[in-house]
Amino acid sequence: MNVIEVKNVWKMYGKLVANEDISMTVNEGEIVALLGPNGAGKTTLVKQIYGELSPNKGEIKVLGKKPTDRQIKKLLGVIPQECEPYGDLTVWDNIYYMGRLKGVSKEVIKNRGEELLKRLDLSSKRNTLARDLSGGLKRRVLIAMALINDPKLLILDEPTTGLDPEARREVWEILIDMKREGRSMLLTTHYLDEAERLADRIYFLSRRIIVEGKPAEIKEKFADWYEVIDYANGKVYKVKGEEELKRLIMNLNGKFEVRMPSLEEIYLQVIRNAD
Ligand SMILES: Nc1ncnc2c1ncn2[C@@H]1O[C@H](COP(=O)(O)OP(=O)(O)OP(=O)(O)O)[C@@H](O)[C@H]1O
Repeated sequence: MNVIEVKNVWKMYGKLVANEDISMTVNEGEIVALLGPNGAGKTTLVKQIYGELSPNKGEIKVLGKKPTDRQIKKLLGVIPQECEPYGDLTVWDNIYYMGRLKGVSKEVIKNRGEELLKRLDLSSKRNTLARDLSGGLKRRVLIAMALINDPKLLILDEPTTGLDPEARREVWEILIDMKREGRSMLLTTHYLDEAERLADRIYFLSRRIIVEGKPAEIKEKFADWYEVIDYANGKVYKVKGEEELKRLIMNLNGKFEVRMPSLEEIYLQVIRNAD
């Protein structure tokens, strides 16, 4: 089943086309990443998916309903871009009030909130004001707030931007855990390693969808060149196709290394060609 279905969506700001004829899906239990340069339209698209904006044309279904359906809000966990917990509230109060806003009963919040504090390693910070937390801890509080209604679907707009490498990895581990529990996720990111680590499928977006697929499929489809580092003379060769590669290697004496393009290099190549 598709938990998100976007069909031929167009979104304009005046004359500027931010989303051009976008069709995409997130299947149950999947993590899908939207990757694109600044201004590619990622935030615009996710805002329409969680009902903060409406498309000019096209249709969006979330868990089978329109994103603006009041019931949907209660079933979603959303972390918008550059969002922070309320600085003047404690960690616990942030989680508690978000639960109340989503219509979760006090009893359930108490139990689930305690569980989330433990799980996200926030128990010792429960009475700390959110403004006194580090960036990584603030992000964990946002995750707890997004999970307080036990959502089937999480929408995360750049969940690790601004975090240090260790905090990023901690967030990844939490998200992988969420997936193991069967939750579906749509995330936007600038980080290729994040998409590769987390996503079952990726959409490259640059106003429109440029490429879609599993990370390994995308690599296989677009990785039509090799880099050969010849350690004997320090030269680096770039060759296209296996035949050319074989020919080059036959002529090398001594140690060499063959490297295929990374997802990042493929992304840059594909996005550049799309402009
Ligand atoms: N409220 C708005 N009014 C007018 N133009 C907007 C508005 N919001 C976004 N835009 C424009 O729409 C385009 C897409 O912006 P959007 O924020 O969706 O891109 P993005 O891929 O999320 O970018 P980033 O990676 O920098 O967050 C950009 O050209 C942006 O300037």
